[in-house]
Amino acid sequence: ILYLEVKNYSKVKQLNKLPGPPALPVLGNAHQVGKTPSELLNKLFQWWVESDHGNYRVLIGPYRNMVVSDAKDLEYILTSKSLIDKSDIYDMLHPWLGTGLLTSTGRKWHTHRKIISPSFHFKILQNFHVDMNKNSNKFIEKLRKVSQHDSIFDFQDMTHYLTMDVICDTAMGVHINAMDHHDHKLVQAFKDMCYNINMRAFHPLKRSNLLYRFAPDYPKYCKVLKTLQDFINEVITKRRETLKLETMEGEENEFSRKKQAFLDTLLSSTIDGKPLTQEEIYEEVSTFMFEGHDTTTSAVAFTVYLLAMHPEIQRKVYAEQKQLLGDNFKDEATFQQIADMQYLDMVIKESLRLYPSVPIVARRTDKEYDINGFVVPVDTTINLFLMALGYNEKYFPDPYRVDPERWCATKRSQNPFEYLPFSAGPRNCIGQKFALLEVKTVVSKVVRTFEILPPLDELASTDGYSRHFIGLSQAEQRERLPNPSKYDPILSAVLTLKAENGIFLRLRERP
Ligand code: HEM
Repeated sequence: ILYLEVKNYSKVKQLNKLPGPPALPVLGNAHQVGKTPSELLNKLFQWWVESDHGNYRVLIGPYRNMVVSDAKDLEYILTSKSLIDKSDIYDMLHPWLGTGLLTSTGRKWHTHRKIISPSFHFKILQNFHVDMNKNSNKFIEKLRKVSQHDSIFDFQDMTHYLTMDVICDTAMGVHINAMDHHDHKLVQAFKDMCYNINMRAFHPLKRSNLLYRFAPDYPKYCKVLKTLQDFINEVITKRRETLKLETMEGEENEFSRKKQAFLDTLLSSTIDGKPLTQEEIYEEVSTFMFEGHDTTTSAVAFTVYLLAMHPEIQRKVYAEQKQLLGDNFKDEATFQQIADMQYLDMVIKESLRLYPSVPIVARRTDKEYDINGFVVPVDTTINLFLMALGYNEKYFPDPYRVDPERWCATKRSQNPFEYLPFSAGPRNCIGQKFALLEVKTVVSKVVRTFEILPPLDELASTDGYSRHFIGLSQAEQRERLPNPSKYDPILSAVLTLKAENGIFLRLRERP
């Protein structure tokens, strides 16, 4: 025991060479991280400010953490071929997602990444685009209803049902119709599971799968987990049977599709000549269901929020739509037209700079690493603070100014590791093209149909600045935003960035 204590002491001593908040014995900084995901995010930014916008260390009980926000160090970590193990925080996802692409490592991750990559070939994306368009049209109908009489409503909540429908259609080839049935058991189970994981992530006891068994909410969690597992397993089994029937008899039923869903790619894939097992397919489908809807909800909702707050930017997005679609303004935009929406691209980039759907990702050191001269001990969690990049004056001058033009190709020649909403290197986001296609398809349709307004007229920006001054000291935040509104989205984050209190807007139908 003494040996272990001494070993641990030397690792902590090494990490303590970094700046970081003063830590208590045993607890470390666990008592300072806050009780909600928004408090946690604020704390991470506060420590970042106190560390002079550089890397720092945090000790959470026995867990040693390094928080990295320096672009050079991020480049080292993300391009490393060996530093690819996910941190223990992802273990919480194991009962639900098993070891799918997001959570696996080593040979399994390698082989699966290879067989899954072709699922995002542009021909397949074109097929997925049909589902995206269909669901966007329905979304517009839903928005028409809730926005009547200038009503203020939670756009983020509405978006969640849309992205769930898109991911079920494309990943499994099954339409659950979440937009009509908010109380569908799968919809509720999804929401409950995402909430559960966010809340557990920074609870020192509930974070461990073993100790969580003794928590009062464990039975409810098991029920939710079973709902998700049963549903997805049933879809896989039925789809497998249908595929067999189709090949034998050319028959079709409700589970058969002319279009290829992600699940179909998996069913027809082999590794070393053998098909994937039911469990492997379950893990990958579940991973896509999770990664593919919570992230896009955040991206769509924050982009539309930016347009509501910045009418001048919205006007330019609208003008581009008019110019590209001309006489077919009310129709669905084609795959090519979506690709041509360059100003909208810049707006989405700016939105992901300020509101990245995945604000932080984490790795675990399997051995000692020398990262640009700083030695990181084995078994340390490295938190890659992607969101901090967007607020760093060194990388983005005047960072609180919302300015899509900063993404203009002629103005910009930047180190790619200064902007990482989709991460980078071998473990970057495999769904990036899918995500951007979906966000553009939805936002384009919303902006063509409605004028997007803030919940109260006076909240619209007149000076081009954001209302989020996260990354400044508390005093500076109060000075920059002396009159906060109850409608200002409270940013919260563990796995994905959300507005804890919703994103409230109004929509007015365009003539
Ligand atoms: C705006 C939307 C999205 C953003 C900002 C985003 C961002 C990210 C980031 C930062 C990672 C790295 C995570 C890590 O290292 O822990 C990641 C990984 C991943 N993403 Fe996305 N994502 C988005 C949408 C999607 C979609 C739509 C899908 C699937 C359809 C998807 C599937 C995945 C998968 C499977 C991984 C794990 C890849 C691996 O480890 O090999 N993502 N994403």
